[in-house]
Amino acid sequence: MTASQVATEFDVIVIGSGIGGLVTATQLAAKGASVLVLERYLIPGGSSGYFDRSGYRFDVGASMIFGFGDRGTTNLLTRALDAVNVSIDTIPDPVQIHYHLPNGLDLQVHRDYEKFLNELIEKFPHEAKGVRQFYDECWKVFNCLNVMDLLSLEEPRYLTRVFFQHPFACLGLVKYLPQNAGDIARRYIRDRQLLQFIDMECYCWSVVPADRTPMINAGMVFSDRHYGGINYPKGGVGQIAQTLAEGLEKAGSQIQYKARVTEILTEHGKAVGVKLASGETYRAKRIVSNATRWDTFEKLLPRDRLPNSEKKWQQRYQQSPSFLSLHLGVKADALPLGTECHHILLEDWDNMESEQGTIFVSIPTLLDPSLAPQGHHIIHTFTPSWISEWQNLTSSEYEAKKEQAAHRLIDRLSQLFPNLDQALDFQEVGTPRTHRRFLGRDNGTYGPIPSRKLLGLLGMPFNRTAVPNLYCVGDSTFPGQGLNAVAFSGFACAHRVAVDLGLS
Ligand SMILES: NC(=O)c1ccc[n+]([C@@H]2O[C@H](COP(=O)([O-])OP(=O)(O)OC[C@H]3O[C@@H](n4cnc5c(N)ncnc54)[C@H](O)[C@@H]3O)[C@@H](O)[C@H]2O)c1
Ligand SMILES: CC(C)=CCC/C(C)=C/C=C/C(C)=C/C=C/C(C)=C/C=C/C=C(C)/C=C/C=C(C)/C=C/C=C(\C)CCC=C(C)C
Repeated sequence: MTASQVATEFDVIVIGSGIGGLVTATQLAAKGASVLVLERYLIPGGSSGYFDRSGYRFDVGASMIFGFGDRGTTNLLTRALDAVNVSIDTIPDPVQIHYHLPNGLDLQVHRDYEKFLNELIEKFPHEAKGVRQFYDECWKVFNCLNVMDLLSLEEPRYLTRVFFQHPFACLGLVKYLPQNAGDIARRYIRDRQLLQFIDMECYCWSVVPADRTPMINAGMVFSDRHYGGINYPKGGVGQIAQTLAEGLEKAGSQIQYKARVTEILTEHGKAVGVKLASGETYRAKRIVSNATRWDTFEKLLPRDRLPNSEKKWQQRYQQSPSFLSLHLGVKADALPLGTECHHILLEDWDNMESEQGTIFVSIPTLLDPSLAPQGHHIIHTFTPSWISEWQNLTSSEYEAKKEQAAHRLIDRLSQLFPNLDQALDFQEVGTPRTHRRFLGRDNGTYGPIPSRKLLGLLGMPFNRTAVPNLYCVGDSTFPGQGLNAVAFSGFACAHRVAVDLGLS
């Protein structure tokens, strides 16, 4: 769709087509709103996009997908697709993560809960009771969430309805909202190495240790992996956004690519439209930003008018590091027999949170071989890295630094894949600068993390903002990072906007 074919007044404009933006847009389109999604890049998806190189289809970021189950209410990706009458085939992953941790701590998180607990208890027999108590308490959170409709907590009539339908589940959630997983773990567990393992169980998706990871989010992650399971979309993660975008158009709304919003237009302090890099402007009754809160309030609105609520949020939350990503195409014999899809590798506990400390590995071709040429696999490996490491370099220094970093990663990975360096067929390195450039995320950040220990999720803002008619969606809104989490933020945002527009 070209700009000239687009009507210029909409019910809702969504800036950005990450999963948060697309879920908001499709939910609103399904309720009859006219929605325009504006995406700066060539395809939808943001962090859950893809790129093709030399016969390989690489996922940009997200690869371990929660929320694709077929029962309960927490399967928000399945539900988002359903709402616009589209669906995706998925491939179940029998193991969520194979951990390779210091002091030879090697274990797998099986899809089967008891199998996982037994493997963990075998390593820490003296903590058998505590292990079970901690993970069982995570199920309590999940079971509360998984019975109720998940919509906007900023909508009093919904809260009243859900409270009368599920009073005990609501009270359970109210109890857990201000808590962090580390406090609950320490209530049951004493062993230092086991607590370090639980820190890693949190760090590998929340990018902070357990005492700064909200218990609600830990409950979702540590239970859904055994309930709905981890399921990989056939054809790659990019299929989720592509299919949602198709559903959006089928429902009568529109998405425009290469459409970078440079300004949110306001009149009398209210958001009324957007201006694109091309100079075009569009108006709408409501504007939703899927850009991060830092980008929304410091780049798309005048930085010197940062609302007080955003200043406070910026004190409570800071930017997490970005990632250094190494996308490899390898000959199939690089992988020992029985290799699992996702791995975490760390050699020294002191380095868990360090620059390029923990290594994440994803090999999606073990689940969907169609993503690589026959006889080959994809190894996508990434490790946290700050943008400051990659600035103020000449282009030859930058290229050399990327080459060295790739070499170091391959060297460390040879602990898992001894023949890796002889099996390489393709290699591409992405740095925090790459993430900033292609995803439009300030400093390439993975998302917000608490700048100090906070009360669980209580400090995380919902979708409405201090600017009337402007909403935020995505990982800098409640409940934070994760595709299923941003899908929730999309459901909640669309619900609040629909009520404000008189649509539901
Ligand atoms: N499961 C995993 O393995 C994994 C890995 C990495 C990331 N993730 C998750 O992916 C989630 C990201 O989802 P999200 O929806 O919050 O955001 P996103 O960053 O994925 O999407 C934002 C979109 O907005 C677009 N955009 C930004 N500024 C724009 C502008 N000015 N004009 C037009 N378009 C603009 C970007 O191009 C992008 O497509 C994160 O929560 C993260 O946790 C998951
Ligand atoms: C009424 C009354 C009284 C009350 C009320 C209360 C209530 C109702 C409440 C409610 C609440 C809610 C709804 C909540 C919700 C929540 C949610 C949904 C959450 C979610 C979450 C999710 C998550 C967090 C997820 C995540 C994930 C992730 C991040 C992932 C990642 C991954 C990666 C990075 C990868 C890794 C690895 C390798 C490769 C190895």
